[in-house]
Amino acid sequence: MSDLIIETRGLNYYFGTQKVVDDLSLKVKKGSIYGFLGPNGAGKTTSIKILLNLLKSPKDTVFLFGKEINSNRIASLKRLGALVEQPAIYAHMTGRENLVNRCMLLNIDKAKSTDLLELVGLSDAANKKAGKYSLGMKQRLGIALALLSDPELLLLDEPTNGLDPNGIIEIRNLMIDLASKHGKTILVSSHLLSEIERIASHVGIINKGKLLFQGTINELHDLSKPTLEIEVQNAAQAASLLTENGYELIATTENKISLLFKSAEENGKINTLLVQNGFIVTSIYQIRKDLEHLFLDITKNN
Ligand SMILES: Nc1ncnc2c1ncn2[C@@H]1O[C@H](COP(=O)(O)OP(=O)(O)OP(=O)(O)O)[C@@H](O)[C@H]1O
Repeated sequence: MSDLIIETRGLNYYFGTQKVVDDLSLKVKKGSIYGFLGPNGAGKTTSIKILLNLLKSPKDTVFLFGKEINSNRIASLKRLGALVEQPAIYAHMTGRENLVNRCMLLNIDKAKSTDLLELVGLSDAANKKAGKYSLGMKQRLGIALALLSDPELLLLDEPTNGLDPNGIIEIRNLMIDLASKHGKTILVSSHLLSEIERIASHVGIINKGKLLFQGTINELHDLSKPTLEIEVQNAAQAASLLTENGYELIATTENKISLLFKSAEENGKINTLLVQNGFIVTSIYQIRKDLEHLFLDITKNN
């Protein structure tokens, strides 16, 4: 049996003539926190709405829990909870009343609302009107509402958007707890790599509707290959010497040479070669492109 909770196969979606989702093949494994990353307008919200069947997908392109979504709509939706755009909260009701109200609609034991207030850290504010909640508290209440039916899968669309640093940390920790302690699978979208990097086990990077990268967070790190930077006087002549000795250079400026990092031993050999040939090496160091730059590169080249 497949361990994929979400799978899309070559999914396309159009608004009028605009192709907003382009040949998208997502694979979200059970128990993962899947960071769905992309700049504004990349197609994240549209994709999430398709997963929720709020927008209809072509037949046999979207599978939730191993089943085609259009022919298993109710059964699939029962197993997932979602927070897309603004949480549907009654401002004139307290946090607890919002949850109790939803319990009654879903025919769930009202006592569940107390557990969820605790889980999302709103116990102390349970009797405060939700309209008076901070943005972060509203998001947490939204997540509590999404969790009422004890779903296996959570779809969260930019849940930290607009939150202050404390609010961001709270939601981040909540997501980590939900996956690690409560066994939930979470797909969370964001336009900020720094957000996703801290919590996700897997990452999908989308731009203009196309999936440009999909893999584990470690596989994403592996993509950012380190380089060796050598600061040396007479860099042009030093570069010629290195090329004559079989080294492939990435770039040379007036006083610096860059090449692909291979090993510390190799660094030593290069240094010795330069020094023995009379070059004055002022600095030699390794640089690894940070993920933020990698993300920008991936989305820019699309
Ligand atoms: N209801 C709609 N009708 C027409 N075009 C739409 C509609 N909703 C979204 N779009 C367009 O589809 C594209 C993808 O939008 P979407 O909201 O899915 O992106 P996103 O990655 O979620 O971005 P953001 O982070 O800004 O929400 C954009 O060009 C947007 O303008």
